[in-house]
This record gives sequence, C-alpha cells and structure tokens, in this order.
Amino acid sequence: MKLRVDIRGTLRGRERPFHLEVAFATSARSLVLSGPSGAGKSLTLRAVAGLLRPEAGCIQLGERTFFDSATGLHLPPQAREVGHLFQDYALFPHLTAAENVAFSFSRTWRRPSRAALAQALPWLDRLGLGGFAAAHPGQLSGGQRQRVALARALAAKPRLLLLDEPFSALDHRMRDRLRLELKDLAAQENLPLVVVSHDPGDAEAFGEHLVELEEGRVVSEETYRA
Ligand SMILES: Nc1ncnc2c1ncn2[C@@H]1O[C@H](COP(=O)(O)OP(=O)(O)OP(=O)(O)O)[C@@H](O)[C@H]1O
Repeated sequence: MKLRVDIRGTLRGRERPFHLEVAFATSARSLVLSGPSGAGKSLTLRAVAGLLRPEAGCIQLGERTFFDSATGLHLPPQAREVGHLFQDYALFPHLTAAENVAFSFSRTWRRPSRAALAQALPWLDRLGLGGFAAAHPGQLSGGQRQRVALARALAAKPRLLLLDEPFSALDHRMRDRLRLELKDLAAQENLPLVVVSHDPGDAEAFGEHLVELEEGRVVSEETYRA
C-alpha cells in the first residue's frame, strides 16, 4: 500500500483542546499505530475512514486522494472503500451471523435479501463459522463474534482495512489464532491493514511499519519491511 497521512486539527471537548498533528507515509502492507491512551490513534483512524474531517492536510491511498484541504476535497466514508473493524465488533445484536455479514452487500436498512445471505455464507466458512450462520451475536463467544465482524469487513471487499484494538477483548490463545488468520486472509486478498494497538503482539504480527503517537504527534516511526 502507499498510504500517506498528513493531517492537522484541534478538537475542543469539555476539557482542554486536543491538537492532532500527525504525518506519516508508508509502502508497507501493514502498519501499526501505537502509543498511550489519548495519543490520537483512534482519531487518526477515523480521519482515514472519513469519519472525522481534519482542518488541514491530506490523506492519500495509492493514486486516490481521500482528503485534501488545499482543494477542499473530502471523500465521504462510503466512497473511500475502507473497511473498519472496531474493538467492540459493532455487530447488530438482533441479526444472525449470516445477516450481519450480508449487511456488507446491502445498500438499505432492510433485512438482507436471500441473495445477500447466500453471498455471506462463503465468508463465514472462510472464517471457520460455517456452522454458526443462524446464531445471534449473543450466542457466540468473543472470538466468534470477532470473526463475524472480520467476515463482514472482508466481504465488503475494501481497499484498506482499519482495525482499532481488534483483539483486546480476547484471551491470549484466541488473539494469537486470529492474528494468524487475519494475516493469511489479508495476504490472500492483497488487503493492506492499519492496526491501532498498544499490544506488542500486534506490533510483531502487523508492524511492517510502526508509527508511535504521543499527545497527537508522531514520536517515532520505524520500517521493518517495506
Ligand atoms: N469528539 C471529540 N471531541 C473532543 N475531544 C476528543 C474527541 N474525540 C477524542 N477526543 C480527545 O482526543 C484525544 C485522543 O483521542 P483518541 O481516541 O484518538 O485516543 P487513542 O490514542 O485512540 O486512545 P485509546 O488508546 O485510549 O483509545 C483524547 O484526549 C480525547 O479525549
């Protein structure tokens, strides 16, 4: 991937303002954003996804420009074709595993069609969840829920996948397993990853390029494999 992020902005909350001024560029297939709590990792991810509009700067993936304050360009999230996997999985609790994945193919808020469900099943199979298509999130373990969320993110065929502390709610063994599975799937799909994490295991697995943030700024950047 060729990802270039160079963004600035100030968020004014109830307490002191938070200044974000983050710049990095990489050609690695996976990048890990690390740093202490409140460093600006999630905000950076949200800016890449298009959920937060920086005040200035630019964001580019390959030949595509997502954001450029000089020209006023700010592509909406859906036009960026960027997948997002959250820490809490963000599954719909009232939908089955298959319906949750099928939502990737749906453009409406209606329950997914039969055709969308049929498209979802191979993704559940790939994630080892073929037998759980009719289960609701509440009937699944944490690792299984995370797999459903991963299947849903991959099924949308994103050009880039953003993961925010993706395995933090899982135990060590499940974390190691899912890391390997994600690495394999990302390689098969030729899908670049940006992983926000302060877990050294994630840095080891996905840190071809490592960017460390502190108080809204890059304090170190290292490339292990470009
Ligand atoms: N909508 C907002 N308005 C104002 N301030 C915000 C907003 N969202 C986040 N912040 C502030 O920006 C700072 C960075 O937040 P961010 O969520 O990016 O941190 P993080 O590095 O992801 O931390 P963590 O590891 O705890 O998730 C925090 O101080 C937070 O309070």
